[in-house]
Amino acid sequence: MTETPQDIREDGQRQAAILASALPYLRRYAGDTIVVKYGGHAMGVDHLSNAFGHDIALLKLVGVNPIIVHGGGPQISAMLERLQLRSTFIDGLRVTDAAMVEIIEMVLSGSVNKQVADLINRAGALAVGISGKDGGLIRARKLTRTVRDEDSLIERELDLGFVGEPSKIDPRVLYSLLGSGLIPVIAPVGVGDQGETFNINADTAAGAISGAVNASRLLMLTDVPGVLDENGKLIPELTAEDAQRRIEAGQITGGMIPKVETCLKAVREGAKAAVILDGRVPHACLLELFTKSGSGTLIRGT
Ligand SMILES: Nc1ncnc2c1ncn2[C@@H]1O[C@H](COP(=O)(O)OP(=O)(O)O)[C@@H](O)[C@H]1O
Ligand SMILES: CC(=O)N[C@@H](CCC(=O)OP(=O)(O)O)C(=O)O
Repeated sequence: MTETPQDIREDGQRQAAILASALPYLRRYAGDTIVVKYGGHAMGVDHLSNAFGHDIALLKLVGVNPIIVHGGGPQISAMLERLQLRSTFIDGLRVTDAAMVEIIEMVLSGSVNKQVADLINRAGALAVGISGKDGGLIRARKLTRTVRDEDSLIERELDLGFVGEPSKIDPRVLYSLLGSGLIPVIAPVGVGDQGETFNINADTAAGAISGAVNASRLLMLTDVPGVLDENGKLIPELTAEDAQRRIEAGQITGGMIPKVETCLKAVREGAKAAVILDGRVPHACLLELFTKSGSGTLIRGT
């Protein structure tokens, strides 16, 4: 069916009404810093990754300062498989030996980092890809994990190799890029006191960065609508006490535990709020920030 001039006029009026209704939200976030964690799973889906690039470019155009921290778990796994290296996970963290950390750095700060920057650049903004090593952004230390044997109750330490956690964030390089109108795109790799390279979980890196820059929002894009209750219903807002209770009750499990804990830590360390939201929904970032139907689970600072 061909469009009539009236169809075109009505369509234009609808679009203008949508733009006008976003005004209070645009005003609310103008000048704010928003950290977005963009996971490796979402990158493989073309229409979602293009929509993501457009959302970030649009945020920048309307005066928000987006900072992107990306993952790349599936991309790392694919490369390790091609090289016939097997990786194992403990509590969602990839046990990383010396040979692997070199490859992981190549994948994260090489191909994945440039792909994410390119998505945004193609949408008309200017993104610059860096890793946590650049400008001394992420100083890291070895992460340790202890497990308690169920029978003997004896605790033992697990060696995750070159898996790190941020010990210090120096955000100067971010301010410098933001000050020049650029969008930082960060690969979650950090440097240790002895110059070692550490593989850092991307959620953890995003949480630490959002705290250090006092982000007004940390948006954690994932593959579920947010934190779900025992009936699979979305929990719109979660407090620290509630989160703790649900973790202890085994209602929040697996990869959602470190995600929720990262959000709680981020708001303790300076982020104003964190949201866990569904990255499978096209334009998830715009929906969250600029519409009434803000989705996902909100975790507020006190
Ligand atoms: N209460 C919960 N609400 C939502 N997801 C949960 C919950 N408990 C466990 N999960 C699991 O956590 C997963 C998200 O964590 P993860 O797989 O690490 O995400 P990502 O790869 O996006 O970082 C969900 O796909 C789901 O399987
Ligand atoms: C220590 C650790 O597990 N690091 C992650 C880093 C990438 C990541 O976190 O990617 P996603 O966000 O796509 O899962 C890894 O090696 O897979």
